[in-house]
This record gives sequence, C-alpha cells and structure tokens, in this order.
Amino acid sequence: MSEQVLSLAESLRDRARATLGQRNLVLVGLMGVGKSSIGRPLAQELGIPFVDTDVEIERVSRMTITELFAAYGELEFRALETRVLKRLLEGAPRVVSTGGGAFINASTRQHIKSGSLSVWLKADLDVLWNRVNKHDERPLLKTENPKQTLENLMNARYPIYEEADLTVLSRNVGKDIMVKEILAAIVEGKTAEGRMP
Ligand SMILES: Nc1ncnc2c1ncn2[C@@H]1O[C@H](COP(=O)(O)OP(=O)(O)OP(=O)(O)O)[C@@H](O)[C@H]1O
Ligand SMILES: O=C(O)C1=C[C@@H](O)[C@@H](O)[C@H](O)C1
Ligand SMILES: [Mg+2]
Repeated sequence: MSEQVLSLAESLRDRARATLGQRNLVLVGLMGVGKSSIGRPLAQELGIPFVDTDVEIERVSRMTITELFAAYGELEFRALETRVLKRLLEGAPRVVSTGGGAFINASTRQHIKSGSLSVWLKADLDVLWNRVNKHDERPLLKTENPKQTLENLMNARYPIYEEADLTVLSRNVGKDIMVKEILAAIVEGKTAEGRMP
C-alpha cells in the first residue's frame, strides 16, 4: 500500500474513533448479516474491545443458544439477552455485536439508543439465506420453510432495525471493505440511503 493510501486509512479510522468518543458501537441486524464476523475486525481497527452478546450469553449460562431455547423457550432467552446486553453496554467504549433479536426488544432498544451509536447491517434475503442455510444452529430457523421464516422476520423487523443511527449494506465483499464502509458511515453520519440519522 502506498504511503498516501495508508494515511487515508489511518485518517478514516481516527476520525471514526473520535466521532464515537466514549460511546459503544452497537451492531444490529438479522441473522447472518455479519454482526459477529465484522464486529471483531472493526473493534481491532478502532482499537477498542469487542464483545458479542450471543457468545456472552453462552458463556454465562454454560449452554448453547440452541440448548437455551430448547430448555427455557424464547421468552426466557430474551430476558437473559436483555440482562446480558445491559451489562455489556456498561463497558463503553466497545464494539458490541448483538444477537439478531436484541434490538427488537423495546426496552433493550431504548437502552442502546441512550448511550450508543447503533449500526444496522442490512442485507437482502438471498445474501442472508445463502449464509445461514449452511449451518442449522439457529433455533428460529428450525421450521418447515426456513427461507420463508427468514423473509417473515425481515418484514417484521426491518422497520425496527431502521431506527438505528446508521445503516450499512452488507454484501459478499471482503470483511476489510465492510469495516471501511462502517467507518465511513460513522464519519459521514449518513445512512446507506443517504438520509441523515
Ligand atoms: N461480508 C461478508 N462476506 C461474506 N460472508 C460473510 C460476510 N459477513 C459475514 N459473512 C458470513 O456469514 C455468516 C454469518 O455471519 P455472522 O455469524 O457474523 O452473522 P451474525 O449477524 O452474527 O448472525 P447471528 O445474528 O445469527 O449471530 C458467517 O459464515 C460469515 O463468515
Ligand atoms: O434473530 C434472532 O432472534 C436470533 C439471532 C441469533 O443471533 C441468536 O441470538 C438467536 O438465535 C436469536
Ligand atoms: Mg452473531
């Protein structure tokens, strides 16, 4: 990389870091959109810690998400998710990758909105489906027609994810490109559609 390109990348990172300040950067969006896999390199680039609510839930409960759903049901899982996320948000500034349903809970959403910068990673159905159908560990998709279920979730949830401060389109491009686009969105303060948050 030339020195000029390197210094442009550094400047984008530094400006994004300054815009974030002491707030958390919270990634929200549907299953498979890339919250977990983009969150870690994004945190590394910003020089702040990374946490993932699903991973933390599994750590504290010593159960997998699938086991939690099976043993206690979705409602109990949501209650645990809310508690875990509220605690994780206390460690700002961090990059926090959430589970797909976390932002949908009104109380959790309010909590995120009160002291974090939220980014909705958005993707179309085929991108998501091609990613999630390779693994079958997501309990909400254990239905007769999981692609239809995913589409129903999109229809129900997209108007709510839209409340996030920023929107970035997730596509099948390198993770470094996704990281750069998120940094640019933070600096520009614009949604993918060019609307100011
Ligand atoms: N930009 C990308 N290009 C190609 N593949 C990607 C991209 N982002 C994520 N993936 C792949 O998609 C899959 C799902 O990603 P990931 O687990 O990060 O999603 P998630 O949003 O955390 O989902 P969940 O809500 O279920 O935790 C992974 O296999 C990951 O490698
Ligand atoms: O979209 C959802 O509701 C979920 C997404 C995953 O991250 C997990 O939190 C769990 O499988 C539920
Ligand atoms: Mg994840």
